[in-house]
Amino acid sequence: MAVMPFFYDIIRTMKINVYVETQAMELNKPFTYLCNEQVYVGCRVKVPFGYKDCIGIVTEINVTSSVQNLKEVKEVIDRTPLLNEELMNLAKWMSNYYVAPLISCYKTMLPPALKPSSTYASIVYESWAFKKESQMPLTKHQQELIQSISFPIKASEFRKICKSCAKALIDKGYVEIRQLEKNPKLVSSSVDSQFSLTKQQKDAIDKITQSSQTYFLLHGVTGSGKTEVFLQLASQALQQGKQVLILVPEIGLTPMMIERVSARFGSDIAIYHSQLNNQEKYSQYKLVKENKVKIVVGTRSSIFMPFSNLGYILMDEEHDSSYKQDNSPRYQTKDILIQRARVHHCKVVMASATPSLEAYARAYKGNYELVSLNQRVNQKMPDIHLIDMRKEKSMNGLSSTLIQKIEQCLSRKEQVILLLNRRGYLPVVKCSTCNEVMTCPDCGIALTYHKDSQSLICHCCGRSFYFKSECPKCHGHQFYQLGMGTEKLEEKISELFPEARIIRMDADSTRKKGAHEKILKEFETRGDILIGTQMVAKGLDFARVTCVGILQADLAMVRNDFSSSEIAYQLLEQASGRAGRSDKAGNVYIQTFEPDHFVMKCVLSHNYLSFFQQEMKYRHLGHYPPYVYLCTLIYIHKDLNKAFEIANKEKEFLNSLKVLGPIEIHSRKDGKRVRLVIKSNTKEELNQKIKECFTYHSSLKTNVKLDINMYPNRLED
Ligand SMILES: Nc1ncnc2c1ncn2[C@@H]1O[C@H](COP(=O)(O)OP(=O)(O)OP(=O)(O)O)[C@@H](O)[C@H]1O
Ligand SMILES: [Zn+2]
Repeated sequence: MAVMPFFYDIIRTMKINVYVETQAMELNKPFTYLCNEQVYVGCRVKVPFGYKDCIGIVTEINVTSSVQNLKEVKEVIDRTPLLNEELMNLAKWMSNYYVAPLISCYKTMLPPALKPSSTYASIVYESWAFKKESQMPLTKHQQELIQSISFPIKASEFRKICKSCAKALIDKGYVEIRQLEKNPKLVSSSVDSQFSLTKQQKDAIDKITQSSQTYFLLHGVTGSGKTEVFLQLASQALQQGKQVLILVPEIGLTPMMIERVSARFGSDIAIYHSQLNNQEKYSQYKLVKENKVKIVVGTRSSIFMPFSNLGYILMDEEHDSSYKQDNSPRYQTKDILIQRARVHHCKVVMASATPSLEAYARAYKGNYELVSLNQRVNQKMPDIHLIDMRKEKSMNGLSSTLIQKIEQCLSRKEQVILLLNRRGYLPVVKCSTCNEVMTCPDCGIALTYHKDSQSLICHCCGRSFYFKSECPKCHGHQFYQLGMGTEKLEEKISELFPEARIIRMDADSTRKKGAHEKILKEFETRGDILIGTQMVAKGLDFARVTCVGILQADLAMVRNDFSSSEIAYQLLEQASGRAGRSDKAGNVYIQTFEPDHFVMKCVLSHNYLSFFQQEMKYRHLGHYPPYVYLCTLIYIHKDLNKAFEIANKEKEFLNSLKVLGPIEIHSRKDGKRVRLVIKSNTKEELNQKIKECFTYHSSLKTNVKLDINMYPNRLED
């Protein structure tokens, strides 16, 4: 039941517009209701919708409507707006820009506990004991007790001290129990390292602070001390009383950045990433909303934090693909931060050793100011060695050169990182009796065998099956041992180096909360060899790592996508960058079947510019971003022909643009999938036409689902 304010009688009934959370895409429009309670734009309300009650967000108040018999709002859930004017406008902009339902944008922007359909029920409270004044007489023991406790204290702890005294103190009015929202502490303090800035770091900071530009691309080679530049800029903003947002890619990198930021700024920070539970997210969100912290370190969704006065947005590893959300609204963090920077008049610094082509192209054109750090702080760049696997003797996918280099590194008591960007044990399970390949019934792609969990897992949809080591077709028990993933590599390496302490870091070993942090700590303090997927290529800064080995380096380049070279270059250069970051020089061994590929050549010489120039030529020739704007439309239906039929119809509708396809791509649980790729020379034209196509699609009243992805970085397969 809603609590009516006591000035109820002076509030007149008004008409308000509400966006309701529903599944139906066509319902991307507001509904008008009558409301006779105090309500603001940005509050949640409970309204009757169809045969049931739904939660919605108020987008307008005091509207006029000629509709008769409007329904009444059942409950105003929030007393104050959840989203302020800036964020309400941002949601509208997103909905328009990404052609996504407005309600989905609100949902994306809010922490789970506040999402439109959730209510306060998901917020966890805890009891705290507070001290109060009272005149009631106390026993000596009670008096001593009350003086010995530092209030406020958790009620459970208070009661633990002395159960009967606790009750007496409450009864006599000296202590009051209050319910507070649980406020988990997420930041543990560590020691800050102080050093004087290098000349390049100083120049970079001066350039950024003195320039009148808003956007900066900080292109610094791996280990050039970009983080320190961030911390210095943050510190300047804090001195001016402003807030700072530090964006990091999804999870892997978060613990190291959090540690460095909290070492410098103490507890003045909020943290926001996907491994927090709903209560933790909510409490961090509130810290920002109530202006209790000045710095936020977080992954992409922290771009929606309710800041009031941003001084800097600092984006680390600008090129990372986790900055793009891969479900609707498929937003790109960079687009959003531009919107926010405009409102807050703050500067934006995007940093990377391997900038995305698109960002570097903008810097090239002068849209972003380019700031470079072309030297490492402590060392020269690591030496790269390409191992030609066509010529080299290898065992279980490991070349004899690499094995020997690992051995030498370990004997010097230094550390090794091995990158193999494929998790699981066997990537393909094929029966050696009948040649049957185990495939996902939903997606049709080969299942990966995971030995740890004795299961076959689909890396496309995540479905998993218990594996009895028996072929479902011929009941054979022999399987080919083709290829390998990180689990198998771990096994083989521990056979080769039984004395070494080996640690594995991939999506499977980091599922549990806090696992990244634990693994990285363990490696730093006790580990010899860290084996992992692309996670180990990101941001790690360990002084004793002098040898990096990259297995199956060609994996990334065989993807059938316009951006595969870019992704391959980034992965290889980033992984290489983990070697030799402190007083000892680093060496990197890359196992490849294509040592002459231009990506390999550029990594060999750490020549980003050369990579950029060559790759831009290909993009130009193939009419791909950043030369054109892309959108993909995916049509989903159980019946492939039906999906093709609608895709072809809409292709005709889009005939003023360049359209590739339709082609069938991997199916998913919800059906077969057919894709169109749309290209345009201007964003405006593309956006307009896709919106029209969306409306046209709705008018077809088909049950073929349409999934729109505006401006993707890569094509989904
Ligand atoms: N001025 C300095 N003097 C001494 N050491 C420094 C200085 N600045 C940074 N460092 C140290 O150098 C190392 C590399 O810095 P940092 O991790 O910031 O590099 P980065 O540019 O972010 O690299 P990457 O792109 O590979 O993540 C860190 O251990 C950092 O503490
Ligand atoms: Zn699947």
